[in-house]
Amino acid sequence: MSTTSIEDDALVLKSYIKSYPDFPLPGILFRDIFNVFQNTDGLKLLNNILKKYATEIAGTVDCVAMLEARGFLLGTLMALHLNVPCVPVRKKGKLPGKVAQLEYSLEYAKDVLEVQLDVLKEGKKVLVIDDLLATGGTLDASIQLLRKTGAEVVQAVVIMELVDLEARKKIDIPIKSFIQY
Ligand SMILES: O=P(O)(O)OC[C@H]1O[C@H](OP(=O)(O)OP(=O)(O)O)[C@H](O)[C@@H]1O
Ligand SMILES: Nc1ncnc2[nH]cnc12
Repeated sequence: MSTTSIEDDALVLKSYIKSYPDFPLPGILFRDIFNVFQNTDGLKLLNNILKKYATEIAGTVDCVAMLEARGFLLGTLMALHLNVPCVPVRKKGKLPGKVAQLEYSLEYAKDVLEVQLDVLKEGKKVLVIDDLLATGGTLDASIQLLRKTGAEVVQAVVIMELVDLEARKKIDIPIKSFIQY
């Protein structure tokens, strides 16, 4: 593993994030993490950041919960580095077996999130991970869902945070972000 700091690595990682004005709607500046995955150097850098962070928090987490869809890519890497299992949080109707459900409000509609109950049990310490924190609505709903299983959600990790949207005001657990806009 390289000896550079996570902060220095994150500065370089930022240069791999491509930004698209007016996508998917006018006025939205879309921050696309997939460009990182399209460059092997970018992917290695991202993986190294997660590996270094996993070393910092080793022993504090029993399970990684990864948010659909881009969070799946990050959750798998993080779980491998932490040597713990990972579980997906998905929109309703996509996960078989016993699930916990939570209905949550979007700007104009309602939706339902689900998580399978096999791994998540009373007292499990869960880290929740996604690519980006915007309004915090997705993260907030996911935390409430995970708590319904009895798990303790100990922290959230996102690669990018849109700071002006002030999501931290509505989230009651520590959030680690590597890149801020
Ligand atoms: O903080 P919020 O305002 O809730 O926004 C953040 C969420 O938005 C994006 O997902 P998106 O809804 O585009 O879904 P996808 O990952 O399935 O494409 C992103 O990956 C986060 O999950
Ligand atoms: N600006 C943005 N870029 C990428 N994903 C997002 N999800 C919500 N806002 C986003």
